[in-house]
Amino acid sequence: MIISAFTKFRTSKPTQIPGLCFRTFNTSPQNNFHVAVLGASGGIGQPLGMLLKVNRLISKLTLYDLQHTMGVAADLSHIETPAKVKGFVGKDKLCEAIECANIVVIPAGLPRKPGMTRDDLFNKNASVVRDLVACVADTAPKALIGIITNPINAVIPIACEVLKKKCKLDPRRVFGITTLDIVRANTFVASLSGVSPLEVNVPVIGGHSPETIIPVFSRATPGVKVSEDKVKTLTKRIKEAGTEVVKAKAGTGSATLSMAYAAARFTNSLLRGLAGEKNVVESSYVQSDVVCDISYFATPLVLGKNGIEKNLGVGKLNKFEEDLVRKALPVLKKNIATGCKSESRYWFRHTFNGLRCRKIYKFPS
Ligand SMILES: NC(=O)c1ccc[n+]([C@@H]2O[C@H](COP(=O)([O-])OP(=O)(O)OC[C@H]3O[C@@H](n4cnc5c(N)ncnc54)[C@H](O)[C@@H]3O)[C@@H](O)[C@H]2O)c1
Ligand SMILES: O=C(O)C[C@H](O)C(=O)O
Repeated sequence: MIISAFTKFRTSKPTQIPGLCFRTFNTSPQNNFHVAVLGASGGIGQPLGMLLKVNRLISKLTLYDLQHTMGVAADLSHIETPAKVKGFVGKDKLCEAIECANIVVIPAGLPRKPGMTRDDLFNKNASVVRDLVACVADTAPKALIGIITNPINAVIPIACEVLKKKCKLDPRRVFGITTLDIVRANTFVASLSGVSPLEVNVPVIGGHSPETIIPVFSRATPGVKVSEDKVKTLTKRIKEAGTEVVKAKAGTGSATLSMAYAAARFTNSLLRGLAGEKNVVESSYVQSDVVCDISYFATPLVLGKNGIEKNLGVGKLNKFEEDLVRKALPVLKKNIATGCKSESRYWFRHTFNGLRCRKIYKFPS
């Protein structure tokens, strides 16, 4: 299945994902980039590791997890591509795995089960992202950080707050990976309109939850000719596509394979930007001021040597899309506040606990 997908990339649209090539398809030059995957033994981590191993822009691939990473690394290391693979298991190996990485991709954390929302994952996953990003700040402060862990809308603000407190925040370098929403939008529109999915591009903006995922069909290329009703049905399906997979997997997890594909596509775009390629555009949920009164939003971005080179903004929307944005904003604001507040509370508790070790001054009575 994977071979035929790659063959398609190569034959139909060779420039779309130039880094993704098997040995015999090798046309792109080797580059010496180091990518670290944190949460590499999981449902997303393993197929993502494989897709990165066959990426010719990567010379070093480090895989970190709390469990099973050595086996995953040994397995991947037998693939006949140049990237050198190394596994790291356990918290004391985290910094070593990240050291000098150009890109850190984070799929670590719990996935949903049927009946849960992404927000229900916040309590478990917030601390995972906080601890991993804190280590990135200390060991690879110039790395581009791509976060997959849910809930994306709230954990990206946590990541930025952690970096800010360590005086290492460069908002051009922190990304919430929302590519799967675009991949789904392209696939669903293509199957409806009969156009090849390789040719379709539907911008998706906002965030990553049913209320905040906003497909922008009015700017899809090639021009999408579907009725207003169909646009409504498609929009609903894209917003709820994650739940569609969670239900189908019946308690065994959420999207892993399509997500690994989406993260590999996103990482490849980051790599192409780092390699100096011009006009690399990919959407992501980032710290942003393109929408009034909201500090994080997903929009198309031009990527370059330092991450975001230019935020292309929301662009022109039709009435239906404007309404979707209007409805998304309060939800997004709440999610962002949850992330920022939790980080401040954590920081305060941490500092306060430190202070408690010292003698507390009491006013003389
Ligand atoms: N952004 C998106 O579009 C998108 C899509 C799909 C899934 N997700 C999210 O991705 C996350 C991972 O999903 P999955 O299906 O791979 O889950 P999984 O349970 O299969 O894998 C998670 C992995 O993370 C590891 N892990 C947990 N805590 C860790 C820590 N502190 N340090 C290092 N590794 C740690 C686990 O050991 C496990 O191997 C979930 O939060 C899920 O909701 C996001
Ligand atoms: O839906 C989920 O929980 C995983 C992911 O966010 C998705 O969109 O598939």
